[in-house]
Amino acid sequence: MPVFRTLSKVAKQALLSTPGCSCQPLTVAVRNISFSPRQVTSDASFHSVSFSETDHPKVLITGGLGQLGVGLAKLLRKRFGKNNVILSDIRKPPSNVFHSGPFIYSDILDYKNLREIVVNNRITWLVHYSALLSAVGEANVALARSVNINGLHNILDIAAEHGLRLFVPSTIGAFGPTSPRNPTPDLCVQRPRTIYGVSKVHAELMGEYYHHRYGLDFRCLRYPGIISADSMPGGGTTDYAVQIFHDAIKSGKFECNLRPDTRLPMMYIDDCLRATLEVMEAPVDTLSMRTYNINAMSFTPEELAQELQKQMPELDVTYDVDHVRQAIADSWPMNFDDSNARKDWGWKHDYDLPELVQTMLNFFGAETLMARAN
Ligand SMILES: NC(=O)c1ccc[n+]([C@@H]2O[C@H](COP(=O)([O-])OP(=O)(O)OC[C@H]3O[C@@H](n4cnc5c(N)ncnc54)[C@H](O)[C@@H]3O)[C@@H](O)[C@H]2O)c1
Ligand SMILES: C[C@@H](O)[C@H](N)C(=O)O
Repeated sequence: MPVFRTLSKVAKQALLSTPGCSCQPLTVAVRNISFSPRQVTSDASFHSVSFSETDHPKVLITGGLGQLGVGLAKLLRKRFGKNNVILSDIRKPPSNVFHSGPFIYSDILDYKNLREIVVNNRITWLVHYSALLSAVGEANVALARSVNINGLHNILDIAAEHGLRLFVPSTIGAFGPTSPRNPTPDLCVQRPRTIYGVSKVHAELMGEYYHHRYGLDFRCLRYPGIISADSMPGGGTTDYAVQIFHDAIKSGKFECNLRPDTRLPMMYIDDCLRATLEVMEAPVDTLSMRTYNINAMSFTPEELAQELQKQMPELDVTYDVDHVRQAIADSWPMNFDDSNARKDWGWKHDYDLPELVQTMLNFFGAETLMARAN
């Protein structure tokens, strides 16, 4: 493989050019010469562009048209300026997204295209959101394996070659039935039973490996199920907790595909996006780890329905269990221990269940009023 041929050649040269260092570990030699895994000699001089500390980062978000990307772009653009944050995806953006800031086509399976985007736009931060989530992953394992694993390899190599700060989200789905589930700490057995979970454990381990081996500034948060009002989830096991609001407002009825007592960690999108910005901005010396659990609340479908029924007493919730999703949920954490994130870089959530429900209902209430007014 070219990567490893180049690696051994560069490492050999580094060892030979340092007198009396035959006992030096390979990793140190490699990191000291800023080697990157797919680097080709003819390109070497292009990889050393340095940015002053005061420059805003230039951010690329992959898979940016999913549930989380558009909101993250909005937050980062507010902080770093509209033109410093590029959204990308393989889908056609809706016109409001297209007109709200830079958008570019990027297929993460196309290494050269990705590299060209990073070079031409002088990208310094990469937020890698492209993925197939848990339920759609089980329905198309080959595609999930390709996007979530091969795609990640392209991202890691490009980030290492160009000295990028890289954020890759992981998930509660990176744990499995043999993990402690209540609570689930950062470090414990991880034997997920979905291709999604397996690919996320792979991403955590590969990112940490590239950090130790090549000095890649890899940062990773394990998100709980994320709840948002203005963007729809892309085929996960926690989707019911978003769908219930849409159906409650539209029809006053909701049929849940998980059992009423299925407890899962959840978070409102604003907390999730703020955590992502905070960990990306955290000084290196505050990060005792590179992969952190983050959490806000844990609830069951029944508890969520009861909280909604406080404001919509007529809401009718029934249950028709989807066995694939239920099996996945039954293998995931019930409560997430995020004490390391709170201790190291000051993570603190703002939304508990009552605030979440109120915020979601306010959003839909405002939308309904606007629709009536038009
Ligand atoms: N939403 C959640 O509840 C949640 C929870 C934990 C972790 N995460 C993680 O956060 C990230 C973003 O999640 P999301 O909910 O926005 O996902 P999503 O499914 O809504 O969006 C994923 C996006 O990836 C894009 N994509 C697919 N194949 C691609 C390819 N070959 N090249 C480029 N883009 C491609 C899709 O078009 C889609 O827009 C994912 O990595 C996910 O695993 C999400
Ligand atoms: C939890 C998360 O990774 C995603 N919402 C899913 O259910 O697949």
